[in-house]
Amino acid sequence: MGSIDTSDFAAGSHTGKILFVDAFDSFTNNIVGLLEQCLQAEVTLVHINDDKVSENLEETVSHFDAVVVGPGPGHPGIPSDVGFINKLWALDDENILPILGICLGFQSLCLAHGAEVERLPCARHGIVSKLLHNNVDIFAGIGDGFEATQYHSLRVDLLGNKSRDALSHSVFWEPSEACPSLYPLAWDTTDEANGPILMAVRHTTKPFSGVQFHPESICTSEESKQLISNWWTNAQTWLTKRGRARTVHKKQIWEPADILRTGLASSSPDVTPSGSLASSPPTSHLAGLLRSVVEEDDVFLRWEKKPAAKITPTSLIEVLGQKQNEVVLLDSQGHASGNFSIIGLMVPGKTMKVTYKVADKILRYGIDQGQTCTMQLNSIEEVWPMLQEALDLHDPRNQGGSSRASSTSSDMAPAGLDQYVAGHLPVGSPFWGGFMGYISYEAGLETIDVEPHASYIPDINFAFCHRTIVIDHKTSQVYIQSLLPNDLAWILDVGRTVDGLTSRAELTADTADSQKSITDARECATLDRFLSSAQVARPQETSYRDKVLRCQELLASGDSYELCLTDETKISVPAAVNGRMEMDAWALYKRLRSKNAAPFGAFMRLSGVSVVGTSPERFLSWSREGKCQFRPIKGTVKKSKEMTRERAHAILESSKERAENLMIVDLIRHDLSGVIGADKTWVSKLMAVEEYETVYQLVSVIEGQLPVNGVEDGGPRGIDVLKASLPPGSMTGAPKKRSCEILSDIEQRPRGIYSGVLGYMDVGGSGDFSVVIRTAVKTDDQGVNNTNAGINGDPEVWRIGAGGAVTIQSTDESEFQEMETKCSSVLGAIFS
Ligand SMILES: C=C(O[C@@H]1C=C(C(=O)O)C=C[C@H]1O)C(=O)O
Ligand SMILES: NC(=O)CC[C@H](N)C(=O)O
Repeated sequence: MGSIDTSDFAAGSHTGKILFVDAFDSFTNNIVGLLEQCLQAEVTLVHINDDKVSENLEETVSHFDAVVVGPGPGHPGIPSDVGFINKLWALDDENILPILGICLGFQSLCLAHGAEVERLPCARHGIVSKLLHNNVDIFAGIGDGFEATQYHSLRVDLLGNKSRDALSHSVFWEPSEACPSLYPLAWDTTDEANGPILMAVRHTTKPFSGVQFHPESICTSEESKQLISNWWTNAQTWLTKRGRARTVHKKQIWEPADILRTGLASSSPDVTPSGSLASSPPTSHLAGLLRSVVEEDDVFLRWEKKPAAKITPTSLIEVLGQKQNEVVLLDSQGHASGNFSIIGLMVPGKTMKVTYKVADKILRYGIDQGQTCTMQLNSIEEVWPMLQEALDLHDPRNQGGSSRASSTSSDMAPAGLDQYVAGHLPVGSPFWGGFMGYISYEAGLETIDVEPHASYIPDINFAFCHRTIVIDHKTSQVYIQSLLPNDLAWILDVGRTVDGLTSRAELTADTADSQKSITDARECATLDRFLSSAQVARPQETSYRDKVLRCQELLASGDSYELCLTDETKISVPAAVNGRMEMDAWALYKRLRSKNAAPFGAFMRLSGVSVVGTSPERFLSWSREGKCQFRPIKGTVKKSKEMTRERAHAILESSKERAENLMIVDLIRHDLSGVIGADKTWVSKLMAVEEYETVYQLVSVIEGQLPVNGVEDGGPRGIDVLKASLPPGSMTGAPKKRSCEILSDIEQRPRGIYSGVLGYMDVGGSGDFSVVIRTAVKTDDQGVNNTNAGINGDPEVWRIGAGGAVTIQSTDESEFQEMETKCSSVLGAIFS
């Protein structure tokens, strides 16, 4: 048995230990952060289905001072939705301890003490309202203006009379006959349709309290910190009075299934921190093979910076003769808010391509045309450390081997141009080389343990690009960069090409330009010939609207707070027109970017997949200094003559649109703070209206700071944030896991690259990924009925996913229109 912890609360020397019971919610880490910040408590997280904890509940809680039972999807009366929570309310006198229930936890507390839990006439998801409270207990000292965010479909009825009309519920402050042990502490009386809704209770004799609202939400008043402190003070008073102290075991007999901060826990990969990599052998074959391409002890970045007014990344790819090759282009498409465009080029015999498929868990990698290595993995979790290690091994700042001068001797710069030599790195360039490509939606599903629909595409598809070109549109500079030895000739060559393009852009009546427009016109005509006989299969209105209603039924039952429903449009293009075997993906891309410019445009042709995209949405970026940024978009209004900017603002500032956005902001705060901690996570922009080519959108910005010495300390890195945040919250809804399960059931198809993320991970430690939306995708292997498209006379198929967040306030008609608007932003541009 354990010994007794003799530390004294009153003396203030005690670090409280709190057990957090998570019902698979997507706001959990925000609550944990709030507890840690307000109480300086140590919080341990367990899931509701943890058998070990459930079977040893008394023993488990004896190690803690208090328990917090969190929110979650479902109904407190359904055993699988609450797991062992019910057992907590039944703890006997000897084992009882203070417990705070939040939302589902609150409902469960009330249900266990005689209340009814029923559906609200109108569910409240992401709704912020002023509460009525009588200033006592956990509300002591809290002002009248206290506002709280609600995410619930169900409500507690303390009168216990199901036949009572919802509108006749009344506000009262004494226990009811049906629930004599529950004191009501707060109500929401702002909603006419629902009538008064109970918002908080305290048990009359046991140390149990609960709140229906979410104290941790970004839109709940700051005073919720006071509420948490009040609860803790009450808990401490109770513990002291009882003389209860937690048991201290040398070794606990149970292990929590999931330690808090999964990112931190799992970010101790087998990878040596980059600081010492230069001298230690690679741990993965992938990283070792890739590193062997650079036949030097140290990796150097050779680079040149040139003025490059007016050149576009597409014209650069064309003059470099790369438009029909495998290539990755991250293109800010001249959009006002796009700063950089990045080109990643393939080098025969040097470029490594890496793919992973969720269906078979096989990792494939190889150097260009060379032999492909295959590796059977147990899970996608094994991929990330290999990628990170490969990046670290190419960090040009890690100089552990021979001296710089000797290793560059074969590649010395012309006199006066010392930027070719490694010592000076181009800090203004966000990408020095590394992995470029995408991670599919299904890959994201694997990370959260949701069964995906079988898909035929590579779910991870990256190339390690040694040769890269970065255009800084704000300063009109271009960086030409290579991580390969002896590559100066290539840099100089591209430099001359850039000079040529720049001067050509300045001479309007240049013959080469008119030659170019003739080529463009020809390309366009061929594209139109393909497209004129293409067949477009769009989602059927009745079936889509029916799916919206199915989503809303699950929102009303409490299984989700928001569901991002999507569907797919297929364009089947006949094989072979005028002797051409395939529609020209490059020409298609150029048309799309010119008609629907967006800051996260992308063209990618890699490992049998073609992507042409105009995404407006950043998923996640992280800088070399460790600053992370998410930019979720939620809330969309179509532009039209009638839709003035003022009207669009008014719509986007409505409670429906704000609720949609708020849920995703809270969800992303949870994703990010789960890795780096809530104290390092903040919201820098909350619901701003941004204007795009065909739509207005509501955008928020969530930021955070990775530990500065993360690499040395084995702390979390950008890739840890990335993998912990998949699939993107703006494409799932909340809570993420249950919502993805529901969507998979309703959508009945893999989403593929759509709803995934696309971008780069840099050898210097930065990264930037967009959400793959407003994008058309084609794969060479299109599934059983569609292999070798375009070759055996089968049509080639381009897919465009589109959808939108369904909330309880949505209408099926307007959701269908929203999906159509988004799809048309791509389709309309292609067929223009
Ligand atoms: C689902 C799509 O977009 C997502 C949904 C949005 C919304 O519901 O308003 C906005 C941007 C994206 O996060 C899409 O473009 O297909
Ligand atoms: N946020 C929550 O915990 C929600 C609880 C419950 N599923 C409801 O919808 O009412």
